[in-house]
Amino acid sequence: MTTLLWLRRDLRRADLPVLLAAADATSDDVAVVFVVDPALWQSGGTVRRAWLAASVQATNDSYDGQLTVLYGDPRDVIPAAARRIGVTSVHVSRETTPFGSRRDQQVAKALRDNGIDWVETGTPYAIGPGTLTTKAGTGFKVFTAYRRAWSDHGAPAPAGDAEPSWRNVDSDAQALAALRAAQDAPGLIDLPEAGESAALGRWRDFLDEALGDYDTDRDRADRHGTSGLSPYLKVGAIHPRTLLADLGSRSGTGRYTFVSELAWRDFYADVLWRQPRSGWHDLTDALQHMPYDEVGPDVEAWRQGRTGYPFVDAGMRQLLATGWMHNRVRMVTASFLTKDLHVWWPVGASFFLNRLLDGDVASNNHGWQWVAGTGTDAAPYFRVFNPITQGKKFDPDGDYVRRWVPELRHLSGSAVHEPWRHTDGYREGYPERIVDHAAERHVALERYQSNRAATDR
Ligand SMILES: Cc1cc2nc3c(=O)[nH]c(=O)nc-3n(C[C@H](O)[C@H](O)[C@H](O)COP(=O)(O)OP(=O)(O)OC[C@H]3O[C@@H](n4cnc5c(N)ncnc54)[C@H](O)[C@@H]3O)c2cc1C
Repeated sequence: MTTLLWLRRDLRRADLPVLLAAADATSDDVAVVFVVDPALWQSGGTVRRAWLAASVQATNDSYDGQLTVLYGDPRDVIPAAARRIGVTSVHVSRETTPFGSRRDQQVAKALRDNGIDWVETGTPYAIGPGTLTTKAGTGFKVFTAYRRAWSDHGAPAPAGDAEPSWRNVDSDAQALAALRAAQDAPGLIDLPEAGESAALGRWRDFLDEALGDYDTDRDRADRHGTSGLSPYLKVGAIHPRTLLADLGSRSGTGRYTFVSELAWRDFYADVLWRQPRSGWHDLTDALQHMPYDEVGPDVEAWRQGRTGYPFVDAGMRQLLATGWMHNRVRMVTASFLTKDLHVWWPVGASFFLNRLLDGDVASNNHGWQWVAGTGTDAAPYFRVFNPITQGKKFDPDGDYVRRWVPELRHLSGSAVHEPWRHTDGYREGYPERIVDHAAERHVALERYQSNRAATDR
């Protein structure tokens, strides 16, 4: 009997345990399916939708053109397809986000009611959420302890290849139209090449050219010091297990730090799985009495990269132009919104989530909470990023700012970080600062003190 492999955040063919499971469970063939779920599709944002569509298309190539694309609510579509094709089991990589887990429980129940098995194998993580616990049996609250346990546990080796026969099933015309429309959206930015070969190519380039200096270069916004793999990890075009296996016997601080970043990804997924509410609410009550400002024109200036702070604006414009932003600049732009504009972090998190190719509730929203001071291991609230000194430190020659902010290209070197110090600084129309950072830092700290006082009462 046929088995059904339902791909979601695992859009690849290599190192895919669930493919082995689906192949092992049949003596006939495997139907491979992706579902365009209108609820997720509409909420995803143009850029992320287009990236997903391109990734699905590339996956179809990996599966020799045998990927079936269906349209509709998976709670209806998957059981209906399973009955129509006549499968004995449906195979998935375990989904651990609040939305995905809830949906899967309902799909699994509908299948089981029809006598069809639901089988979960693997997750999108090196070590899946819920696997690691403290001695007391609870989840880890701080990264350093999690990182130790994560290393001690170790990741499994990559899965081998499977070459089952594929069951050819017609795709829904509506699903194919949605994929096409997403990629033809008016005004869409240029996307990187999608798919697992592109991901592997990028990974090999990173190993050859950047891993050695990763520890120092990863913070430099003006260098290509990081892997750029996050959009591929997001859709599962490559799995962290593959990366860890390739790093194998390599040594050095670059390797150590890179592995730690993969552990951060797992850590945030674990935190979200244990506390699903933390996706859109403060993880801790550290700022429970914090007064926040309403969203107004300053937030719109932040969104458009027109705050008058060059490093912040360069980051926001990089995001709008490419669907990706350097990690250091994500921290600085998030700090600016939460501490200079005094806006609650979910406002920024949802803006990022819609525009990032790697937009991911666990990494994004906990990254925001880390900066805002409500999350795990949070930087103390009084550590407010200074957008000017951060720019000078992590873009010392100003190349990053000049790349993304054309109105400042006439300024040389680090002068771009302070156009107000130059008589011709605003010559090309760069906006004046919307707030005074020093003054707003003071306001943020005062609000924090009043929040503490209210908490202690
Ligand atoms: C406010 C804010 C929002 C963020 N939003 C996202 C998001 O939506 N999706 C996302 O994947 N990452 C997010 N990050 C984490 C980080 O910025 C990106 O993973 C990284 O910039 C991706 O670039 P890269 O692949 O070149 O990273 P590399 O430096 O090459 O790191 C390799 C991989 O490790 C993981 N990683 C690295 N840093 C982190 C981190 N701090 N937290 C979790 N995982 C990490 C990513 O999967 C990344 O691809 C966010 C960070 C902040 C501060």
